[in-house]
Order: sequence, then C-alpha cells, then structure tokens
Amino acid sequence: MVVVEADERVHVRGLHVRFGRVEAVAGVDLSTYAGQATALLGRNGAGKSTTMRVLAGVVPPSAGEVVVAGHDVRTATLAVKRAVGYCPDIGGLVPRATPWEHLQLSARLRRLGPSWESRGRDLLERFELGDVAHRITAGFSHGMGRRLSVVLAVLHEPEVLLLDEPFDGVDPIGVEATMDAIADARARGAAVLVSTHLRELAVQACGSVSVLRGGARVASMTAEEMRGEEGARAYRGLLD
Ligand SMILES: Nc1ncnc2c1ncn2[C@@H]1O[C@H](COP(=O)(O)OP(=O)(O)OP(=O)(O)O)[C@@H](O)[C@H]1O
Repeated sequence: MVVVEADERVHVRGLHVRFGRVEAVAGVDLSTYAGQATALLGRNGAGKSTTMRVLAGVVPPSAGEVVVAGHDVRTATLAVKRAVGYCPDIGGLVPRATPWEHLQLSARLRRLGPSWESRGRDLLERFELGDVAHRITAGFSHGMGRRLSVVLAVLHEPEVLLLDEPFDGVDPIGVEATMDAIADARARGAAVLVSTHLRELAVQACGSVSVLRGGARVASMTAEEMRGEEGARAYRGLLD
C-alpha cells in the first residue's frame, strides 16, 4: 500500500521506465507538495521528459510508485489526466486550429463552466497571443507555440501543473507571463513541476531542484543552493 502525505501532490518512489532495451528512467524519487514548485534539471537524455510524461498519465511506469493529486497513475490514469495541466516538451497543438479553438476544445473536454471564456481571454492577453487568437497555429513560431501550450496547461487551474521546457525559445514577455502563471498556481495551492535546461530560470520559478542523470536522481537541493556562480559550479559538478 502506497503511503502519501496529506499535502503531497506528487509522490514518486523508485520510478523506472523502459522502452524495450532502453531504460529511460532508472530509479527516480520525487515529492512535491501543495503550493510548492520543483525544477527538474539534467542533460539531454537524463529522463526529465519521460518522468513528466509518466506524471501526466501519458506513459505508464514500468516499476515504482507514482501518485499524482492522490491518484495512482496505474489504476486511476483518467483521474490523473483530469487533475494535471500538462505542457509537453513538443507537439500537442493542432496545426489547423486557432488558439481560441484549442481553448474551446479543452474547456469542452474538461466540462469547464462559462467563466473559462474570460479566463481564457485574459490568459491569451497575458501571453501576448490575443492578436493571434483566431489565427491557425500552423504558422506559429516555436516560442508562440510554447506560450500557447502553457496557456492550455493552466486554463483549468489544475491541482498539479507540469511544464516541460516552458521557457524554450520564449521571449522575455513570455518568460514573465510563465513565471506569473507558476506563481498564481502556487498561490492557489497547486504543486508545480518545471523541466528545463535553464538553471537560472528554474531557480527563479521554483523553491527546490532535483537533478537527474542517466535516468536517476543524483541530487535534490534548494533553489538557493543552485543560484549564481556557485550554483552553476555545483550543477556542472553533478553533470559529469
Ligand atoms: N519512446 C521512446 N523510445 C525509446 N527511447 C526513448 C523513448 N523516449 C525516451 N527515450 C530515451 O530515454 C532517455 C531519456 O529521454 P528523455 O526524453 O526523458 O530525456 P530528457 O532529460 O527529457 O532529455 P532532453 O533534455 O533532451 O529533452 C533517452 O535516452 C531517450 O533516447
């Protein structure tokens, strides 16, 4: 029987994910609590996105305990999908649909009440997507797509917010809007996980950091310990 603390929104113990002979995740432990944000850092191929996919209920764990917002990802995958807001590292947008149509679809699937429209409009403005709300996303730049993916992840005010590379190729206005969205989520008691390569932004957005290497967690520390030049040296030391 899995024991999860009362305010623990993300509980991962001994997570393994195998794709055939590839072991993408090889023993990750994580806990994130209500109102807290954790950054996942690590080199390419460290297992960050795979861990996020498991937490989103998109990829099943091969072994280990994974409980998200009180739901076991193995047995209550749909409840996990309802509880999370997930910005995947790539994809997720329909090229022939506009941002507004993406929001409409999400609102319908999640059966949101009518107030989603004003929240959706406000989010699009905050992420500077108001002017392109009715333009198909096929012609969007990479950064515009990233910003829309974050909007879609936060629209329904999820209990657990999972942002995979939300800052990748995003301009300063988009970074600021994403930081605000993370702060808003924490303020209303959500738990947030941010996977990124950008250490300085990670420590700005999150209170704690977990570093993955070769599919396993090699360190967990406070954001403070990862700040500045000393933090850069500490991080570099964990990557080799
Ligand atoms: N569907 C898959 N099939 C086979 N191997 C996979 C699959 N998904 C991921 N992997 C492998 O698992 C490992 C971890 O990949 P993952 O994408 O989780 O790393 P990451 O830390 O997110 O990397 P990046 O920073 O480059 O996004 C890599 O070796 C990758 O090639």
